[in-house]
Amino acid sequence: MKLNKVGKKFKIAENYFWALKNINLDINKGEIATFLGPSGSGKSTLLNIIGGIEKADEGTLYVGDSKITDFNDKELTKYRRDNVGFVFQFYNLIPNLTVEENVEVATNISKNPLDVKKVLEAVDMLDKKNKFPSELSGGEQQRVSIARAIAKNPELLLCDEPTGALDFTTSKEILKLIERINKEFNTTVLIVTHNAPIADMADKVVRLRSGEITDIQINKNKISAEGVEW
Ligand SMILES: Nc1ncnc2c1ncn2[C@@H]1O[C@H](COP(=O)(O)OP(=O)(O)OP(=O)(O)O)[C@@H](O)[C@H]1O
Repeated sequence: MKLNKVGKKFKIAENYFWALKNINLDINKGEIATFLGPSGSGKSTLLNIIGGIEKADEGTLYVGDSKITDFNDKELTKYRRDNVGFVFQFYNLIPNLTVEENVEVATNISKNPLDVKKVLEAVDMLDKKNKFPSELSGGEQQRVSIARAIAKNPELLLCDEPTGALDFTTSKEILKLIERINKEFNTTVLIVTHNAPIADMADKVVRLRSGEITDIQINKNKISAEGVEW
């Protein structure tokens, strides 16, 4: 993935405000990258542009050979559906569907899905496949949301504060799961987090401030999720 001079502005009253400015970034297939920075620095906006949820106002974004910044709405929808798995802080599961059905919703619309039961097994939720989200703990709900995201067999797994609502032990479980998916499927994983130690398990650490990248650190000696401590 390659971003070149990406910018994004929002209109506030009569003025424009640049939430992202001159973003230049390369992330290789199969890498884990984390995005750190204070609240409002543009982390989620950047993730949303990469995931095709929002459109850049300047610059180019390539994912593989596809120039995402040239896509129209229909092409963006297809890109999101086929290429991107999203994991959010608050899970966003559909409350009146079971665990299994929540994952099936994703596989039904994707072109190259994985087997739902295998994915539920991978996140250790197969025995709870008939439960509803309200019957699950936060960590379990997050495992289902990760199952839903990876069941599409996406090229990119985008995680916005995936452990933001979880305690330390459960967070670690989720990080280990994300790491395993990254290794097993060679999925490129981008993680937005306030939790700086998570950066230790990443290949690249991108720091943002006021909409600009201030630093890109390459971790030659990244540690496993098991070793992440806070
Ligand atoms: N739809 C929008 N309309 C107007 N301004 C927006 C919109 N989305 C984001 N912004 C603004 O853009 C800036 C970057 O927001 P963003 O959510 O990307 O930051 P962040 O680093 O993810 O913050 P946080 O850590 O609090 O989630 C903020 O000043 C925010 O208020």
